[in-house]
This record gives sequence, structure tokens and C-alpha cells, in this order.
Amino acid sequence: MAETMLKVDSLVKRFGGLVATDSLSLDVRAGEVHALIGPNGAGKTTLIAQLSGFLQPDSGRITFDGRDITLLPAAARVRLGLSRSFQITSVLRDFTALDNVALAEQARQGHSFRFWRSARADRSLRAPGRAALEEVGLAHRADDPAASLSHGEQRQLEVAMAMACDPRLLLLDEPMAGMGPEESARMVDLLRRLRGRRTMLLIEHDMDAVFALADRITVLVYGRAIATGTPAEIRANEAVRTAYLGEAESG
Ligand SMILES: Nc1ncnc2c1ncn2[C@@H]1O[C@H](COP(=O)(O)OP(=O)(O)OP(=O)(O)O)[C@@H](O)[C@H]1O
Repeated sequence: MAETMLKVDSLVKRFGGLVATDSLSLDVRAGEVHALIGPNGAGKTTLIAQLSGFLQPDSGRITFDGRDITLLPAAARVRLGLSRSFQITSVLRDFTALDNVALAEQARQGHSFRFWRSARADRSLRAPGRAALEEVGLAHRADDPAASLSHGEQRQLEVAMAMACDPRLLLLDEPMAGMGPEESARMVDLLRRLRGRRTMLLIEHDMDAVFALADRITVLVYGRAIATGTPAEIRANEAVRTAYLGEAESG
């Protein structure tokens, strides 16, 4: 069995009286695409925020490559190879696709976005930037302003921005959000190409995409993991059908 890359042990996060992460444990194995699904408000985003270091858990432990990272700041996690895909709002619209990737890389290295001029000029950032654009299928758009990219291409750009940091584990927070069927299919293709080369934790509402991509799926309901298994196991799981899939299918 593949080694465990990320391990979450009995994680708890409360917002006042609400337990958003409720004694949650899960593991992500090296090389797998692990999807996290669950109804609205299940706690998916809250979990990703704790994994990436934007939220501090109340208790529990997060281990990455055998190292306890529970209290590590976000930037330090990125340097260890744990990278969250950028949100579309962090794409600078007047900058080219390549500039955006170079800036993301520079920001991850701990520099400020204020020094964008040097990022533009810095050749050491441009080669990995081009490679990342190549990897997501956007090389032909490298010199176009981000504003001229379609919604789908901007989301591909977000993935390239995360890839520029050469992550060992990529946290993808709803990469298909707001996409039409064609754009979604393109993103599924992209993630399928990355599969095997990158370990991914994927949060996604698009069940077709999840079942097409995931090696394993964890189902969250009210902050708890009610099941983890292969897509076939999750489909057949009675508790999951009742709590989520049945509801989604009938609704
Ligand atoms: N900063 C916060 N303060 C108070 N409550 C919060 C905060 N962030 C999230 N919550 C609550 O925690 C619960 C989990 O929210 P979260 O956004 O993690 O769910 P989700 O599974 O990502 O939902 P969605 O699929 O709608 O994005 C929800 O009840 C939400 O209202």
C-alpha cells in the first residue's frame, strides 16, 4: 500500500457552538486523488483552511510526510510542498498568464506581491512558470492578459499558479465551480493528466468529476467523516446514499 502523505487525527474546529470539524480523521496516500464530498456546510472548506494553515484547529493533529504541521504557518507548509490552488480572485487581471504564475511562485517563496516588477524580470521564475502553464495546457496563452482568458482558462491558470510551487500535495477547492460542461470536461482532463504525478485532495460538488477522478472518496457530513472508500464502495454505501447521494439524486 502507498505511504501516507497527509494524516489528519481527531481534528476539531468550533465556531461558537457549531462544531464545523468534528473529531475528523483521514489520510491521503502518496500518488492518489482523494476527493472530499459532502452537502453544503459539511465543513469541507473549513478543513482545507486548517490543512493549508489559514485556520487553527481547536484540537487534533495534522501530519504531513510524518512531520507534525498542526501549528505551522501557511507559508512554511507551502515550502514543505503542501499547496492550495489559488482562488480566481487572486488572479491579477491586467497581468499576463505567465506573470501571474511567476508572481504566485515569488509570493510562495516569501516575497511580497509589491515586488511584481522583479518577478516580471526574474528569468529564474519564468522557466518554471512556462512549465506550469504547459502542464495545465495554457502555454499558448502565456503572454495574454489574464482578463482575456475565459472563466475555464482562468481556473486552469489557478491550478498552474499552485503547480509553479511544485507541490507534493495539491489542495483543490472546487476547481470546477462556475464552469459549463465543456470547461468542466477540460478540467477533468487536466486533473487526469496530473494524476499519478501529483497527490491531490479534491473538494468538488460535481459528482461526475469526482467519480471520474478519485481513487478514494471521503464523505463529510456535519464535520464528520461518515465513510471513506473507492468510488464503487462509496456508491454502494447505505449511509452515504441516505445522507448525501440519494438526496442529490432525488433532488
Ligand atoms: N468563520 C466562520 N464563522 C462561523 N461559522 C463558520 C465560519 N466558517 C464556516 N462556518 C460554518 O461552519 C460550517 C461548515 O462550513 P464550510 O464552509 O466549511 O462547509 P462546506 O462543506 O465547505 O460548505 P459548501 O459546500 O457550501 O462550501 C457551516 O455551518 C458554516 O456556516
